Parts: sequence; C-alpha cells; structure tokens
Amino acid sequence: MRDEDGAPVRAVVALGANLGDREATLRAAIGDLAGVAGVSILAASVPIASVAVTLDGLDESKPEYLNGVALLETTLGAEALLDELNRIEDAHGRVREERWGDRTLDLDLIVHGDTVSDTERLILPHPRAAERTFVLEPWLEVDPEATLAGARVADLLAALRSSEARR
Ligand SMILES: Nc1ncnc2c1ncn2[C@@H]1O[C@H](COP(=O)(O)OP(=O)(O)OP(=O)(O)O)[C@@H](O)[C@H]1O
Ligand SMILES: Nc1nc2c(c(=O)[nH]1)N=C(CO)CN2
Repeated sequence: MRDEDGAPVRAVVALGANLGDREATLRAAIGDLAGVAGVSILAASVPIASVAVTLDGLDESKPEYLNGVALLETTLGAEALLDELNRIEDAHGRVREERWGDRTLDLDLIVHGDTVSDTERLILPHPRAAERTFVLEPWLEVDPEATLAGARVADLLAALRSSEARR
C-alpha cells in the first residue's frame, strides 16, 4: 500500500557512506532529495567522520564513515518517502549485501512527523537512532530542539556520550 500525499510534515533522514567519494555522494544525495516532488530541504548538517559500527561493535579496520542528517518538510507519506530514499541509494550504486556492511550510500528515515510504524519494511521512529552518536550529533546541529519518542535529542546525546566515556 502506498501512503497518500498529505499535509506537510517534518522528517529527518540520516545519510551515511563509507565507500567511494563519500563527501561528493552525500552532497549529491541531498541534491537528489531536494529534487523529489513533495520534498523541501530545511537544513543539512555538515558531514562528520565516524568509525564503522558493525554487528561486533566499532571496527577501525573498516573504511571510515561520513555521516550527516537532512531535515525535510514533505507532503509524502512515510512509505512513499522510503521508496524515494531506496531509489536514491540505488542510483548511487548501493549494493544490498550484508546487514551493516560497507556501502556507497545509506539513507535511513529517522522520524516522519508523528508517524509510528512497525512493519518489516518500515520501523518508525528508527529503532537504533537513539544509540547512534553519528545520527544524534548532526541532527542536533540542524534542530537543537529535536525530540525522539518524547525524549530531547540533546539529552539522548549527552547520555550516550557519558556511557561511552565510562566504557
Ligand atoms: N526507518 C527506516 N529507514 C530505512 N529503512 C528501514 C527503516 N525501517 C525499516 N527499514 C528497512 O530496513 C531494511 C534494511 O535497510 P538497510 O540495509 O539500509 O539496513 P542497515 O542500514 O544495514 O541497518 P540499519 O537499519 O541499522 O541502519 C530495508 O529493507 C528497509 O525497508
Ligand atoms: N559509523 C557508522 N557505522 C555504521 C553506519 C553509519 O552510518 N555510520 N551505518 C550502518 C548501517 O546502517 C552500520 N554502521
């Protein structure tokens, strides 16, 4: 089922790349998003470098990621927006192999207005966003008042940093 187009909502897309010309790919992906009918970019973060997170934890032997966040306003429903994100990933040579494997471009939908979804194709809010410094830090840059499932992103990031410092 495709979502109907509706009233504009704010959505947050996390971008990541650890293969190829990462900076150029992230910039191009934001341009591609801006070109989607029903999407306006309100803000895009600066890209930040981050060590690859794998299923076994941080892995410094893997190519380093560049991560960023785009804040959007969109009239697309969440599933229709996800279709566009998948299309842009494919256009940038994304090969879907292992979970959490290296990739030229990853676009995750973090939140879409107040949409809650729990299907195989789309979980909203994104279930791992609160554990990811590489999502929260650029998100806070573009939206200092942001909240995720009722918690302030600023507080989530502070908690994550203090738990990382204790490890
Ligand atoms: N909020 C979401 N944003 C993007 N993809 C999602 C979301 N919820 C579920 N998915 C689904 O997750 C599947 C796997 O996506 P992908 O290969 O990008 O995962 P991943 O990037 O390796 O891991 P992660 O989801 O932890 O970032 C996709 O088929 C997609 O339909
Ligand atoms: N640092 C970093 N690690 C990751 C990332 C990512 O965007 N940044 N994305 C992954 C799969 O979504 C897996 N690991």
